[in-house]
Amino acid sequence: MRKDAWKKGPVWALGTMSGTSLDGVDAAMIRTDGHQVLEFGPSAFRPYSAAEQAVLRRALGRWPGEAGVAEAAEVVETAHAELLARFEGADLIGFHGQTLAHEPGGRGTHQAGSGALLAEFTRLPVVWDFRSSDVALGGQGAPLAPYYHFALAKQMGAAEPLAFLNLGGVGNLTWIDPGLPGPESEGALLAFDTGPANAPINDLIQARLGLSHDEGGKIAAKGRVKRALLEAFLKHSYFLKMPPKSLDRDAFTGLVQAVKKLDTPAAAATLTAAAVSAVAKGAEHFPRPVSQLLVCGGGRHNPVLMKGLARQLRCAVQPVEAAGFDGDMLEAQAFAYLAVRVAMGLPTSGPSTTGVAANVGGGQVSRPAG
Ligand SMILES: Nc1ncnc2c1ncn2[C@@H]1O[C@H](COP(=O)(O)OP(=O)(O)OP(=O)(O)O)[C@@H](O)[C@H]1O
Ligand SMILES: CC(=O)N[C@H]1[C@@H]2OC[C@@H](O2)[C@@H](O)[C@@H]1O[C@H](C)C(=O)O
Repeated sequence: MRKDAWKKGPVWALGTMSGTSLDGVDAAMIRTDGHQVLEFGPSAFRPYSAAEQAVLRRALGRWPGEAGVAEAAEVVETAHAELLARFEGADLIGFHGQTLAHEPGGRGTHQAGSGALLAEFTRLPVVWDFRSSDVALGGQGAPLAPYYHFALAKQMGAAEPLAFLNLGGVGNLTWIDPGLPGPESEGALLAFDTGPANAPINDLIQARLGLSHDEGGKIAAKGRVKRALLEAFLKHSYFLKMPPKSLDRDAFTGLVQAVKKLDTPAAAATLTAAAVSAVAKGAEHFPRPVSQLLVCGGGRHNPVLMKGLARQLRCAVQPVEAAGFDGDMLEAQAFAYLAVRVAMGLPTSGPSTTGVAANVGGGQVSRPAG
């Protein structure tokens, strides 16, 4: 970065996200002063090959130093290096890495990939390891996109409460009161993970059919939801916890085991209905009703998920494109935004988004040597 560039004005930040669905890496640029988003820049996606995805899958649930983790980190670093090389004009990078394990009340949170290495490769400052300090201070370390959601709500000129939903491998909701001055204001935000979203659907479709996902929800649309399994799923203790709360990718093993008895359409339909019902359960925690739910993440391309949400929630359910945003790149943009906030010493999470004791600016900054 031009030294202290952000102090003289807005900078171009390049953010990346390698999400829990394991489909690949998103990267997107935004121009921001750490408060407002002034411009949206270019974006790109770099899929993981089947072999790379298998390396990542094998390392899920593992911690630094354990078998397969170094190989997974190398896959993550190589994919990011390839993708980042396609961009120019960035002042700094926000690198999320790949979450392999997440246990905030226990062993912590683990994102594979070294920001220090990517700083050398790109010759740019890299902000990374966004979640550890939040967890060390008693927070969930997730979700972290809510401060960015707040900035987007402000940009929309929203006056009434609204919510953002990300349907990635895992789902997460952010409730926002845009009438308040900043994301740190008391009562401005409430955020939490809703439950499993695409991850168990992808895992099922991959195991049964060797495909990456249920394109357009076509398989789920052919199946009947197994009500008894759905009801058992909704009795999970996670739904009784008060937010903020977060999840590991594979937290709902009971449901995944239970659908194994079903044929593929019924299993897909039941997992899809579970993702929808988990969001509806989550919405019960909203401090006040919302007029609209804006959906980002790959799940918004699945009409079975979207129609299910529209049926169960008492508000307009639309993809974030309805508000002029890019739902495939919103999380990558969020890590660009958060990187600038870290560089400026501003908080990236707080008691209402991760349950951390006080506002905290997560993330470390690695600068290229020399
Ligand atoms: N056309 C489509 N039809 C059905 N599902 C889709 C479609 N496009 C994307 N998806 C689903 O969305 C997933 C990708 O979503 P996304 O990239 O938002 O997840 P992620 O960022 O990896 O996860 P997370 O947000 O949990 O970290 C795919 O793996 C697939 O399950
Ligand atoms: C530990 C971790 O990586 N969590 C992810 C995951 O994917 C969705 C959901 O669970 C969310 O909590 C988070 O990612 C988004 C980008 C976030 O931090 O806001």
